[in-house]
Amino acid sequence: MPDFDMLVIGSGPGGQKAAIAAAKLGRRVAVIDRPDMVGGVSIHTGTVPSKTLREAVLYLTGLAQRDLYGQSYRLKEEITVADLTARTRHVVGLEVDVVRSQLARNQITLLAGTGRFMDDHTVAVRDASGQDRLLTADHIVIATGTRPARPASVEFDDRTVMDSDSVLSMEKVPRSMVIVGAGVIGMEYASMFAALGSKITVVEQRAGMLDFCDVEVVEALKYRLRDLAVTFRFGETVAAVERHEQGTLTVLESGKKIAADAVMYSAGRQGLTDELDLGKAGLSADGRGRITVDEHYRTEVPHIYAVGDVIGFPALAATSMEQGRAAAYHACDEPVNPMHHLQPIGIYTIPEISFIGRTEDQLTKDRVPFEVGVSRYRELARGQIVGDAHGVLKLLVSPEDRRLLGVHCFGSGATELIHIGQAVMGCGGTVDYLVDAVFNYPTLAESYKVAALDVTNKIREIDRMKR
Ligand SMILES: Cc1cc2nc3c(=O)[nH]c(=O)nc-3n(C[C@H](O)[C@H](O)[C@H](O)COP(=O)(O)OP(=O)(O)OC[C@H]3O[C@@H](n4cnc5c(N)ncnc54)[C@H](O)[C@@H]3O)c2cc1C
Ligand SMILES: NC(=O)c1ccc[n+]([C@@H]2O[C@H](COP(=O)([O-])OP(=O)(O)OC[C@H]3O[C@@H](n4cnc5c(N)ncnc54)[C@H](O)[C@@H]3O)[C@@H](O)[C@H]2O)c1
Repeated sequence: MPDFDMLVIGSGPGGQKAAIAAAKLGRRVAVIDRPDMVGGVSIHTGTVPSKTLREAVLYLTGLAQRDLYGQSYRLKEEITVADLTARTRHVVGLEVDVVRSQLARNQITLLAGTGRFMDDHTVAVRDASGQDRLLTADHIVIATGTRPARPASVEFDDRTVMDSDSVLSMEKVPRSMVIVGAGVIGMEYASMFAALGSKITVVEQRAGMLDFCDVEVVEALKYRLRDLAVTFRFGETVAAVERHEQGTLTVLESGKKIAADAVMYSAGRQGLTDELDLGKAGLSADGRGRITVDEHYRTEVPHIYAVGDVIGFPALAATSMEQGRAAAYHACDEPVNPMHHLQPIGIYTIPEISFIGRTEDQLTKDRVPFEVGVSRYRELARGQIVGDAHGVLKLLVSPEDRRLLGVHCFGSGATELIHIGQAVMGCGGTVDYLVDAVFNYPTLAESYKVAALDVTNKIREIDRMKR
């Protein structure tokens, strides 16, 4: 008899939910992780600390209140790293406790150490003293996540040349900073440091950024960030980063040089598979350390599953959790629906971005006709009350069957508001539901009704022409 029915390697969102799902079905489950990493990248260096830092930045800088109290409004004049990290440490500590307690009350064994395969049913767990313990299981779930990719040519000192892990333990808020890579991580940190008053330069090798988002929303974000003294260098690649006594010098392939107190790399991530001895289980990873799976999250070895960032796109805490649950149900022969095709995207820039469904560009490319309805926060009572004059909600609606094709939101509460659109779309509702519904007043949610009226007015005008 094997030691466990299921062994999970990695305690991030994917691993946690796989373990709990299997335990709820009465299976004997163990989760392996390093003692200082319980909760995964998500809790220690990714989602949770970065979103907590964002809240601390917004609160202490008073940025979100400046439309109401004036452009010089600040809660605290000199914001130190200690001010910022106090809140992060507090929240991370609480979240680790929640994970530990959830695992314990579901009778899941938490094993401290690093796991690696000995064969396709056996994992060796090496503890801090270097001792190995061999464990066997019917099913194994790999949920080992990723680490920041570090180009070999760049010397990281984690003080002036950092990645998104080491930026969390920086000694002081830099006066100036170069951010390499305008992906989601890069733009979230660019927003936070710009809000703190750092002079930011973003270097991105592609011609633009966040190209999966609505074009108008990305334009609006760029405008807002430029207003906070962010410089964008698109179509530029970093050739070298030099460390000097006075700071850093980033040299671009075009020959430009950028002097700054610090540099942060956010140029992609690498799957954490190199320590797993995958070959011993009959598995392999690609050049970026990712493992290939089928629609049930099964690897090439059918009783070994892989979930979360280690399988690549979309690499979100939100999707990783769902993949973990689905993998465990499949392994335990429990019926499970395939993941819903509608998945929200939330980007915690300042202001935040969120969307569901398709963009205008995608619909145009797919030759799907659509009409647009817009609501601006400055015309909502709640928008005025919270001091957000720039927020906007946009509905993309089919003039043929009046169903929602996409919802795009930019501004306060966007990542929460989007779920109203998700529910309507997921349940196959039409824009008429939003026209007829009564919303609490004054709320930002009312923007759905305003945008729905706007789009139906436009559709009516077109229909009238046809008569
Ligand atoms: C800065 C940043 C911000 C982010 N913000 C968001 C956000 O706002 N929203 C969102 O949805 N997603 C966000 N993400 C992505 C999110 O954090 C990841 O998608 C999520 O953490 C992936 O979960 P996972 O289950 O793959 O495991 P991870 O959270 O990556 O954790 C993997 C765990 O496996 C452990 N492990 C690795 N190898 C071994 C081994 N050999 N033995 C034992 N244990 C091992 C590691 O120690 C780690 O604890 C962000 C990521 C970053 C970096
Ligand atoms: N809110 C969220 O949901 C959230 C937040 C943060 C991170 N994440 C996830 O974390 C993952 C990693 O994010 P990321 O931003 O690090 O990676 P990414 O791959 O999305 O972006 C990296 C960017 O860096 C650019 N780049 C790479 N090398 C460069 C160079 N030498 N010079 C200039 N530009 C260069 C790339 O062109 C790319 O645009 C993503 O999957 C993301 O979805 C999600």
